Amino acid sequence: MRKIEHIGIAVANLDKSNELFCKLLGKQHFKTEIVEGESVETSFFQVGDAKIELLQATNADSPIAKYLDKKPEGVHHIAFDVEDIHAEVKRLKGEGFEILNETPKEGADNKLVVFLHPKSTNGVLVELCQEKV
Ligand SMILES: CC[C@@H](C(=O)O)C(=O)SCCNC(=O)CCNC(=O)[C@H](O)C(C)(C)COP(=O)(O)OP(=O)(O)OC[C@H]1O[C@@H](n2cnc3c(N)ncnc32)[C@H](O)[C@@H]1OP(=O)(O)O
Ligand SMILES: [Co+2]
Repeated sequence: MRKIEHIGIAVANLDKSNELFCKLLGKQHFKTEIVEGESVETSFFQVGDAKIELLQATNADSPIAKYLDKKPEGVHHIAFDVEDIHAEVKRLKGEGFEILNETPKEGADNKLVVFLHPKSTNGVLVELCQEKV
């Protein structure tokens, strides 16, 4: 894993959280994007080499809606940038981590993504991201 690509934050109201993070970070978000496959609308802020990804559910089946049914708004996942997502999945599987989707799926911001179950990673939902070529 090469660096933290982004920190995902589950929010109830993207507009309000955009305003809040704009004030906090002293800059505007650089993009918003709906990812249909995950039923989320995202907003990205660049912070140095990494990003903050705000996530609002677009429907009740979204993982973000389910998360916010049980927990307050806050850090939802940490995403790591990887060079070869297939090799990394194989390595992590061999190390005993529980892979939630072995076939990478379409993420936001031109990425392929794979998730690891938080039960196997000290309670932290981990996302692997590979830039699409
Ligand atoms: C925008 C696209 C992409 C990107 O490009 O960046 C994204 O970031 S999409 C982000 C949203 N998508 C996902 O989160 C996909 C992966 N997540 C899942 O598959 C599920 O959410 C889950 C992690 C498997 C949990 O689903 P489920 O088992 O149905 O939920 P439960 O509520 O029953 O939880 C079981 C267990 O896990 C704990 N949990 C759930 N979510 C998290 C979390 N984000 N961080 C830490 N722990 C989490 C939950 O508390 C339960 O624990 P116990 O209560 O102790 O059993
Ligand atoms: Co993410």
